[in-house]
Amino acid sequence: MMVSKIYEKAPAKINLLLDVLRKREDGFHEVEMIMTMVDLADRLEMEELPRDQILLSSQVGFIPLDEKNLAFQAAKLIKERYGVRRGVYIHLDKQIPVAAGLAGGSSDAAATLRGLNRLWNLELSTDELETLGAELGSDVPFCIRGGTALAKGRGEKLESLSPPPQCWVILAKPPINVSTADVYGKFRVNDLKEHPSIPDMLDALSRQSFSDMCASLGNVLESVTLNRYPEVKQIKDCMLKSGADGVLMSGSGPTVFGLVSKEIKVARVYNGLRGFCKEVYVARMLT
Ligand SMILES: C[C@](O)(CO)[C@H](O)COP(=O)(O)OP(=O)(O)OC[C@H]1O[C@@H](n2ccc(N)nc2=O)[C@H](O)[C@@H]1O
Ligand SMILES: Nc1ncnc2c1ncn2[C@@H]1O[C@H](COP(=O)(O)OP(=O)(O)OP(=O)(O)O)[C@@H](O)[C@H]1O
Repeated sequence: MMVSKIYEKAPAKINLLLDVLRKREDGFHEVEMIMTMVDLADRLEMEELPRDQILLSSQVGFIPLDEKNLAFQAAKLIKERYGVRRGVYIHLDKQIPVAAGLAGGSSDAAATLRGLNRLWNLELSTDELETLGAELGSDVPFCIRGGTALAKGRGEKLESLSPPPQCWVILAKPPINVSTADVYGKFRVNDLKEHPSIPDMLDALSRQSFSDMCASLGNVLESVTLNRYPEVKQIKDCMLKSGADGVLMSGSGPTVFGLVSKEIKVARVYNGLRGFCKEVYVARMLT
């Protein structure tokens, strides 16, 4: 039977660890990251159109719905690469905050590739989808694979890991716009005093140790974003003060996430953010 309408979830990612090794000749940075997903997710609905066209809609009015949207770019790329002469209508139910450091656009692109692979019976493997996704952005391959992974290269070389210990994730996004290219552009690897330890984080994850996972969190891009935007540092301090067990900025920011093992502490951290930050979300690790 021909399926004409499908649904895909596009979860947000957080970086439990983000280290930069060096700047590369192609302008990108060689990174080592440990990424995982949380259950805050966009929802995509994809429906076959009778004409050869890509149409996008969303319930939020402040994101582009044309070629600038990563979901549109993903649909165009897979159509062109595999010679698909069919159309699709994509509705994007946006729940992940935009330009937040949570890979919202990348996850939408990944969900579009996964969804159109099914809708158009292309039978592409996850590896093939990841390779295609890398053309759209460094975070897209991880968003295709999902779960928890060690990412190297510019973020596209992935090794799957076992999931982190289950916990609550409180996400707080200050009302500022941070450009990823800008943050990497201002980053100076030689100014770093220390690098976060990938082996320590891998060890914490393999032992399912929540406290060691919190102790091993680290993101070298904080050196740029926290200096430039003191409100991001304030949010970190505020979460720590109100009892979060571990706190870190995700990606290039500005979203800060706090990890909490006991539900009873969630309300305290959430309430502690009042007056500091309006946009706060409570999520769980996707395990
Ligand atoms: C900050 C992270 O989100 C952490 O997961 C990623 O490293 C960035 O992933 P992304 O937003 O998918 O990044 P891309 O869309 O590929 O690149 C945006 C810009 O960020 C810079 N960039 C990105 C990735 C990387 N490894 N080195 C870089 O220098 C480049 O200037 C690039 O032009
Ligand atoms: N599907 C999409 N959803 C949200 N924003 C999008 C989308 N496609 C393109 N954009 C544009 O991309 C910019 C970055 O949005 P996005 O939410 O992907 O950033 P991000 O979470 O910081 O990503 P990353 O963590 O990968 O750096 C926004 O300014 C927006 O205009």
